[in-house]
Amino acid sequence: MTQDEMKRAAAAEALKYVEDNSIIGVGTGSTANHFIDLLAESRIPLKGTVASSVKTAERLKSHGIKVMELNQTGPLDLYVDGADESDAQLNLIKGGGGALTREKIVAAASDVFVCIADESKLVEVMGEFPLPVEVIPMAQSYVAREMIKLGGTPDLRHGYTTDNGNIILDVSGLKITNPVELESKINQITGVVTVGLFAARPADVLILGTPGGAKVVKAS
Ligand SMILES: O=C(CO)[C@H](O)[C@H](O)COP(=O)(O)O
Repeated sequence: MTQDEMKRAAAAEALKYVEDNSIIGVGTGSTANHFIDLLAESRIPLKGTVASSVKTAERLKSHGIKVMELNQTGPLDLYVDGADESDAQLNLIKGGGGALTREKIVAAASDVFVCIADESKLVEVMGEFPLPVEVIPMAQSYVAREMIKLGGTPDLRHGYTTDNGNIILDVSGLKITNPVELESKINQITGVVTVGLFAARPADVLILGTPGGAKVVKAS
């Protein structure tokens, strides 16, 4: 099975969590795209969806799936999204696709967060994948210096602007042994909009695509 087939297998398994007439949040990235396509094929009746990015909203609409504003919906029943890394407690690094801020908002507003990924995303200690941090543009240099103080090496994501008009610093070299503490520390840096660590609100369920099919992982 290719990595892409494993992503699709995880996305297919996530359909089991979608209830008729619910409102669901939908994430961003290649695994979330598989989920959108399979959701459309499934014809599960929905009240609507909330998208975590402009790209996702466009893909949902291209399938004729209703997209709503989060301010119109109240709490969401379910959020389905991919990740760049997960540890065994289902803390995540997200934001490889740049949508971390809206992803974190939609995850926070959802009753259940199902993360879908291929098996390579499950790691012992997070940090091999550079940690995305969305930053207000004028704070770029200041936040970069603060990241160096935390032991990281920040790199500007060149030529990229988020859906919110901000920049992203990808911070490599961090060994994330205490994700809750690091998330809180980075959140407190002035100029940081969002850090792509999802530890205060980790996933509830992780579905991993493996060569043998989809495997459901609960936090250990
Ligand atoms: O956080 C994300 C986007 O901001 C994605 O979920 C993450 O980058 C994983 O992407 P993919 O499913 O393409 O591997």
